[in-house]
Amino acid sequence: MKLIILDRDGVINQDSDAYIKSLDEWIPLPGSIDAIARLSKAGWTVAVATNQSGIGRGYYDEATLQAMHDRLRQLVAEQGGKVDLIRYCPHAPDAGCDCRKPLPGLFRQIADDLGQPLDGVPTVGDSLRDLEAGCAVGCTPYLVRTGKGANAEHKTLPAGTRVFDDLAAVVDHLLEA
Ligand SMILES: O=P(O)(O)OC[C@@H](O)[C@H]1O[C@@H](OP(=O)(O)O)[C@@H](O)[C@@H](O)[C@@H]1O
Ligand SMILES: [Mg+2]
Ligand SMILES: [Zn+2]
Repeated sequence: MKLIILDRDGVINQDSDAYIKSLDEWIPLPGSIDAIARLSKAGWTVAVATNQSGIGRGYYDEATLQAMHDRLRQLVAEQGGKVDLIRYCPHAPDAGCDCRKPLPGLFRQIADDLGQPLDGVPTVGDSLRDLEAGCAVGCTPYLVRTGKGANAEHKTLPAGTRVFDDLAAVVDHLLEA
């Protein structure tokens, strides 16, 4: 199975330090929807692993989050692709859960859901914690410069991290191989 695991905010859609609190604030980044559709049409299984502490903090609710994910799925479907799986951590940092990145709980959920080990599976994030979570379960890390990625690029990244301008550039790379 060709599988990829994507971070959401700052990779698929614009991010904000004030959180993405409504459907109106959920704005796809240029080229991201097309990139997901291109992967999907090339036979890749596309999963999303996202921290959504704004729920635990009371900034928005699960129904609002679902509306954002319905919009994502709709836009990708309009391009002939599919988002196969979305797993999110709704917890606030002090909840002590095992699914808030950089912990790998979301990735383990995806592996269990798909019955697929994650060794070598590419994961794309804009924050160090995204990459740390994926690397903890054997993923191959890709950092994008969108969202918080331009800042993260100057941190100490997991060994082997490849850096690209955006998701579209990562997908160009993966599909040329
Ligand atoms: O990048 P992903 O994982 O898809 O989602 C990140 C968001 O849930 C939010 O995560 C928050 O981090 P804290 O949860 O407050 O540490 C902040 O970084 C916000 O700016 C950001 O919108
Ligand atoms: Mg992010
Ligand atoms: Zn959690």
